[in-house]
Parts: sequence; C-alpha cells; structure tokens
Amino acid sequence: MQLALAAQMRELDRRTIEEIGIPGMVLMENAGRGTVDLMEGFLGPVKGKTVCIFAGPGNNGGDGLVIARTVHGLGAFPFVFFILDPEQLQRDAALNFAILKRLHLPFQILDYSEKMLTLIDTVLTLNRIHPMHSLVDALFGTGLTREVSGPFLDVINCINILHERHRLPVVSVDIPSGLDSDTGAIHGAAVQADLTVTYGLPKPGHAHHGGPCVGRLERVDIGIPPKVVAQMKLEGALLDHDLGSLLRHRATAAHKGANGHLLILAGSLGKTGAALLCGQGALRSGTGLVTFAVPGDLNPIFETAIAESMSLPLPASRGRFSVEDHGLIESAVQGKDGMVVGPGIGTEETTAQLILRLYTQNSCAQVIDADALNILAAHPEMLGQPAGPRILTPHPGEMARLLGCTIGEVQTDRLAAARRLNEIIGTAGPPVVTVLKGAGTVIAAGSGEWAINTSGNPGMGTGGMGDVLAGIIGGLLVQGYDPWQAACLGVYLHGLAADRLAAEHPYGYAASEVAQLLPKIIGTFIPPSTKERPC
Ligand SMILES: NC(=O)C1=CN([C@@H]2O[C@H](COP(=O)(O)OP(=O)(O)OC[C@H]3O[C@@H](n4cnc5c(N)ncnc54)[C@H](O)[C@@H]3O)[C@@H](O)[C@H]2O)[C@H](O)CC1
Ligand SMILES: [K+]
Repeated sequence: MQLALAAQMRELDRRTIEEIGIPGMVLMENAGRGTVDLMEGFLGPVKGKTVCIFAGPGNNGGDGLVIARTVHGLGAFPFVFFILDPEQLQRDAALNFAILKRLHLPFQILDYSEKMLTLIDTVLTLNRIHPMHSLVDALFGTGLTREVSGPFLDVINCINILHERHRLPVVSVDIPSGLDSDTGAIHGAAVQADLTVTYGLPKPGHAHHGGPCVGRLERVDIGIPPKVVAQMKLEGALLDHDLGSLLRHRATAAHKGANGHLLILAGSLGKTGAALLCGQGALRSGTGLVTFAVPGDLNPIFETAIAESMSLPLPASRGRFSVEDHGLIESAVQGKDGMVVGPGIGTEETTAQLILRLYTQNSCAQVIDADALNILAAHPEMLGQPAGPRILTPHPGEMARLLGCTIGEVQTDRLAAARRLNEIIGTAGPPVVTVLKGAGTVIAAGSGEWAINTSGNPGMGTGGMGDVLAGIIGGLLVQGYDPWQAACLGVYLHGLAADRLAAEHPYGYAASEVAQLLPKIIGTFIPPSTKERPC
C-alpha cells in the first residue's frame, strides 16, 4: 500500500479538484460519509446514540461536520464542539457549517475560558441522555504544523480522559490530532484513537513508531482518480501483506548452489552467539550455503554449532578479527553471493581496519550491522567510499553515532535520518539501503524509495533480534533479491514471525525462535508448489 506525505496529499487534492474537476465538497462529502460507514462497522449502528464531534479550524473539521450531518440522517444525536469561532471556517468547511446551521444541528463554541471539567461534564451529560456511540476527533489532520496548545491541548487531553477514564470510544478523522502525519511525532499531545479513518492514502504518521495513537486504521476512497495517484510517482509504501507477492517459491529442481552462498563475518570471544543467530536467520530464510569466517581459536565452536553451515578459521585472528587475515577473507569472498559483517565482532583497532578495508575495497554486496556500523561511525570519512552494494541496519543509537546527532533527533524524523545516511554514503554510487530499526522500522533506498514496516511488536526488544534480522536480509540477498527487496522482505518477515510468537507467548520469546519460525511464515505466502511431473 502506497504512503503519501502531507504535501503529496495536498497536491493529489489540488490536481483532483483543479485539473480533473471533482469539487472539494465532493471529496469532503465522500470522506465524511465513508467515515460513518466504517464507524458503524467498527462500533455498531449510530441510530439512537449520541455522537460528539470535535471540529478544528480547517478541512479536518469540515469532515467532522459532514459526519455530524450524516449520523443525524441515520437517526443519531450529533453534538458539535467547535474550538475556534466557526464563522472563521473557510471554503468547503464553511459551506458545511452553513448547512449545519440550516439543519439546526446543535453545537457549542468552546471559548478559551472553557475548563476541561465543564466540557467533560457536558459530554457525560449527553452520554446519560442518549448513550454515546463515539467521540469524533476532527481537530487536525494533515494540516497540523506546530505544537498543539491552549484550547486545542485542553480538548485533546479531555478527549483522552473521556476515552481512558470513562471508556468512551474515539474515532479520529484522517489522523489522530496532535500526530504529525509525516513523521509520527507527537506535537504536544495526541488523541488516542480506537479507530482512525484516513482518506486517499495512508500517511507515514499512521505507521511510524508503530502508530500507538492510531488504533485500527481504515481507509476511505474519497474519489481521487487512480490516474492522478499514478502520475504522482509516490515513492513511499507500507510494508504489509502485499509484500509477500515478492517471494519466489523454489523450482523443484533447485539445488543448494542455486540458493546462494553467504559469507558471515561475525562473532568474537564471548560473542559467538551473535554470529550463530545471524547464521540461523540466513539458513532459515532459505539460503543455500552459509560459511562463517571466524577467529581461528573460536572455530571449534562453529564446527559443531550449526551442522548446516561451514566455517573458515582465520589464523591471525585470535578471539577477534584481525586485519592480517584480510587477504584470506578476500579470497574467501570469491564465489560468494553476499556478506553479513558485524554482529558481535567488537571494535578493536585491528578489527576496525579489516572492516574499513572490506567496506571500501570489496565489491561484494554487504549487510552491515552492529559493531561494523560503530566502526564506520568512528571513521565517518570512509562512509562515502562503499565499493559495492551496502545495506546498513542501524538501531536509533547506532544511527545517532553514524549521523553525529542525538537519538532524539533521529527519532523526531526517522525517514529523514535514514535518507540522510544514504546521502552521506552516496546515492549515485553502488546501491545503498538504510534500515532504521525500531517500532515502525523505516527503510530508505538511495534511489528514493522508502517504506515503513507494519509488522513487529515490543517483544522484539531482546538480545539477538538484530543479529537474526541481519542474517535474514543477507540470506535473501544471496538468493537473488536485490538490496531493496531483501531489506523490505527481511524486515517484514522478521516482524511477522515475532508477531506470531508474541500471540502465542505474550510474556516473551527469544530471537532464535524467530529464526526457527521463519520457514513457516514464508510458507504462508507461497502457494503449494505444483510438483513438476517427472518426464
Ligand atoms: N484528499 C484528502 O485527503 C482530503 C482531506 N480532507 C481533510 O482535510 C484535512 C487537511 O485540511 P487542512 O485544512 O489542510 O488542515 P487541518 O484541518 O488538518 O488543520 C487545520 C488548520 O489548523 C491550523 N493549525 C495547524 N497546526 C495548528 C496548531 N498546532 N494549533 C492551532 N492551529 C493549527 C492550520 O492553519 C491548519 O490549516 C485532511 O486531514 C482531511 O481530514 C478533505 O476534507 C477531503 C479531501
Ligand atoms: K483528526
């Protein structure tokens, strides 16, 4: 499913209205009526119930007025709270306010002196007269431009009190008010919705940071012609179930050599587990062959740990990787289809020199994770010299070190952070993809595409989860998926496996279980392969 930034949504509106000729009132009418259909589908019929609409100063408020009129037509009792003087409303919203007045639908203007308790009492009184169907948050949509304050802040807090303390259902129009539709940042306070109904296309703010305010997300087609959307060449997308169509099922005659060979440079004394989890992720993603290049003294561990893999002991590396083994690794890379570099390797100087040489001299596609990222962060001058395709998989802390900023700055606009790293590495050279992990993992390609993941859950915040992800992405890479596809599929499938485990084990699960479950998750996307008839 494509995603639209606020500015892109406004441009879609403009083209639809000015170039195609569909009036904005039609779009607003479709938005409001479509929202009521979904409200009834989610919360039951509105007939005989109260619906309180909180209307803001723009078109989001205008949508709320269409909703008020629509539920009234269905036998409900709408009550509109305006936060600012509705006589100031413009264009389509003003037209809908004029209609509301002609229909004598009840409304109240919450002047600045209004105390939250008065508003709460009013709503609870209405709830006693006709039971509340829902509170409709039509304060702000894609037009939010700054911190909410004053009466808007009071009303958002009031809606959340009515939601949390009095259990009144909340429906947000287009996006929960207070949430930035582009970045998912909360500007002061945000409505906690049970249902969010968005228009045209979903926005990044619905998915960033896992969308905790959004509740269930539904979409209304308000009549923007597909041709107008296609002409916009939107680059953003949600990673969702549609992604499964990328997965290829194996030809019956496939053999291990056909499914790629991955070289993993990971592990050091006391951190061999990270390497093994990475290998598990790769093998369970369907990789044909996995070879661990490991410090020689640690090789006995790898000889027995994963029967399906091979290991290459590095003689000069004792307990950690050494640059003296660079030549041996370069020859080991021959015949491999990709590498994963980083899990558990540490950041000793000799290891750092090795990683920097591989990054700037080796043209094989590399997934760069964990300490390899920290090594690059310590040598930012090298970032712009990738010798081949690079997929970087930082968490917010590693990203902050790579960009030389704070974690807070990374989290304020996660898409911008991922794109910034791609720019530093260079978007005109070998393909680069940045995966900024976390709730609502963001993936950005140097070529411009970007995506936000919809799978995953807080249970993933445990050791080894990133190691498994790096292995999955590396495993998909060597099976022939391009860096963008490997990153998107790896992130989505990794989160999906974790969601399945969270459902079965709410108290937690281990990273190795995510790797174990992967084949089953992949299998849900692949039709049972039709067995080729033996000739
Ligand atoms: N194609 C579509 O998606 C359609 C969307 N519709 C709805 O229109 C809104 C966007 O409307 P807009 O008037 O641009 O902005 P908002 O209503 O979101 O914001 C109102 C207004 O408020 C001012 N403002 C911004 N931030 C603050 C703040 N912190 N405090 C106070 N005031 C603030 C600013 O001037 C804004 O303009 C979209 O979300 C949909 O709900 C159409 O109805 C149908 C087509
Ligand atoms: K809203």
